[in-house]
Amino acid sequence: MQLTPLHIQGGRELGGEIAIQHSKNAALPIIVASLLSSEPVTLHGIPRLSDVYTILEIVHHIGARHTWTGPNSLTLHTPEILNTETPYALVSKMRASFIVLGAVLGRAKEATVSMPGGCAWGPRPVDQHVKAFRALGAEVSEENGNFAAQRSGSLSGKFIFELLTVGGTHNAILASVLGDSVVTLENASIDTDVVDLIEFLNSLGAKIEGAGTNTLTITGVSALHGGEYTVIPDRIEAATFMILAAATRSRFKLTNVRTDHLTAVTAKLQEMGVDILEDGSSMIVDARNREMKPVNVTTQSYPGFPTDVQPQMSALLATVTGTSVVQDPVYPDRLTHVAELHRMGANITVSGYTQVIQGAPLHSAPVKAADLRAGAALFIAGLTTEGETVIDGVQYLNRGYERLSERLRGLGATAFQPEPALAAAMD
Ligand SMILES: CC(=O)N[C@H]1[C@@H](OP(=O)(O)OP(=O)(O)OC[C@H]2O[C@@H](n3ccc(=O)[nH]c3=O)[C@H](O)[C@@H]2O)O[C@H](CO)[C@@H](O)[C@@H]1O
Ligand SMILES: C=C(OP(=O)(O)O)C(=O)O
Repeated sequence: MQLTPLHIQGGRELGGEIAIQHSKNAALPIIVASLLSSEPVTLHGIPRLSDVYTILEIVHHIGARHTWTGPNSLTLHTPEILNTETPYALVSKMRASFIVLGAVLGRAKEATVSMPGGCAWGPRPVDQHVKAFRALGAEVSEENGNFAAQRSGSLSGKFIFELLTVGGTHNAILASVLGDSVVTLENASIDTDVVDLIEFLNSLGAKIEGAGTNTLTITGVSALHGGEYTVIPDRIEAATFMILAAATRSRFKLTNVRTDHLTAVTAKLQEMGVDILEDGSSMIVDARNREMKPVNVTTQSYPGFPTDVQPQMSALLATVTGTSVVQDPVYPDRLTHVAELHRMGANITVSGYTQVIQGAPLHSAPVKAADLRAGAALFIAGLTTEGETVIDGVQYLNRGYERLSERLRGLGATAFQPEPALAAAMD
């Protein structure tokens, strides 16, 4: 969908309070996981994002029917699986849709899904997903850009992930929940989104032990019942607004946060000299009248510094006097923000996955987001400059930030974009 650009004007202190949305990356797998139950499931804390509408289209194709029961609440019901194949036209919109493979394999014993799309900054392999299915007893074939999986009995046995993968862990869990055997996943992800998926599934009667540790034990159950669940707050959105407060040398109060999910970002901002006061579910980020220090940042799997916050942090560091080094070994090509920040006067030199950043004040420029968090880096950079920054590629921002321009205005920013009216268009 082509959308009108976001116009922002900054260069002044912002302030106030912002309620952080619930987690996109936790909500998507939980919506997919609802396919495993034939009974109604009510979910709260579902952000109204284009990714959510995309996943709802996908689960609808598979057989789920949904009703919005509140601004961020919906009921999903999948009495039966109508389609075990998810076509390219749907999957190519979003990478998270690949976990449909595990959920449909789990419920219907067979599934075919196109290779995933999503934020396209470079290769995003799914070899670990496929290896896990095969090791646990499923047959998986790859043909014409599709993966087809089937199982005759329950998945069983042990798989040791070769690296920590959030999506791979999601997929293996979803495929293993229904059955009469035991599956053990080792070197599994301990990401907050994996823990939330497990807590959701267990609330419907699944038997998954070890959430938040690297070893998960899944004892198959014959069916899941219905239920009601609230998705966790979005730690990536919270981190984005913490960084915005720092970049604009402002003081924000963030509500609806899990401060325990933000320790790596909090520690890095404190190292830079930002004051952060937290009480568990809210935090005050105060960067007024502060001389900020440059820092070095390396991304890691949770609980390390998130790759989904790397572009935003790079934008902040581009405004901080001195030399900072940012490295993203998790996604070495996640650098689409760099050329756009150059247009705003940033001094960033790239070598492999390393950015060497010499901080200096930025200026406004027309720029274009090529992916979601690069877009976030650009609105942060734009709000540090006095002139008008016009950001194209707003469809990427709509993937991850609910009612962005309205919420930026709530913090005192000049931000204007004809609202995409997503909710009205998609309900
Ligand atoms: C919708 C969603 O929740 N997306 C998040 C999820 O993506 P996603 O689940 O796709 O990311 P993974 O955790 O799987 O990827 C982590 C690393 O493992 C590698 N890898 C992954 C799978 C595989 O089969 N083989 C392999 O080599 C990847 O290239 C990457 O280097 O976690 C990423 C890492 O925190 C985040 O950036 C994404 O925002
Ligand atoms: C990159 C992201 O999402 P996806 O994995 O769906 O591309 C993200 O949320 O930052």
